[in-house]
Amino acid sequence: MTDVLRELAAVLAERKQASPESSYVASLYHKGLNKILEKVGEECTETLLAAKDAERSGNVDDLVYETADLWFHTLVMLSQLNAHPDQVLQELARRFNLSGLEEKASRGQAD
Ligand SMILES: N=c1c2ncn([C@@H]3O[C@H](COP(=O)(O)OP(=O)(O)OP(=O)(O)O)[C@@H](O)[C@H]3O)c2ncn1[C@@H]1O[C@H](COP(=O)(O)O)[C@@H](O)[C@H]1O
Repeated sequence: MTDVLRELAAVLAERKQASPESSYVASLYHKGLNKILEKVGEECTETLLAAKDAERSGNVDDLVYETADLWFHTLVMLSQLNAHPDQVLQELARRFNLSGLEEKASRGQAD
């Protein structure tokens, strides 16, 4: 599964050399971080709406599609800032066996 993320990250890095006319990703880099963040925000909203639809209908097809759009645009965001999805995966791995409630308590946070 993570091979897909790594292969996509490699394509996204290559697109830094591509022209905006030839590549959607290059066009996002060209427009800059604010445009990329705008797309992440849009895809986030579309994912939330798809989740509510899935709750009503029991069909998760649109939710899967929108989540892929959201993940994709967050990968473009990471790439623009020279961060790699491996760093995110490592952070998730670091949290294995660490309860979310314990982690929150360790930061002194209460609900
Ligand atoms: N995984 C994706 C991917 N997912 C979604 N998208 C694009 O993200 C956009 C989603 O935006 P919207 O749904 O808002 O659609 P839109 O209205 O056309 O978008 P805007 O005009 O508002 O920007 C669409 O243009 C999709 O085609 C993607 N574009 C590219 N990839 C991957 O990135 C690689 C490089 O892409 P290019 O740089 O275009 O070659 C591709 O080979 C794919 O592997």
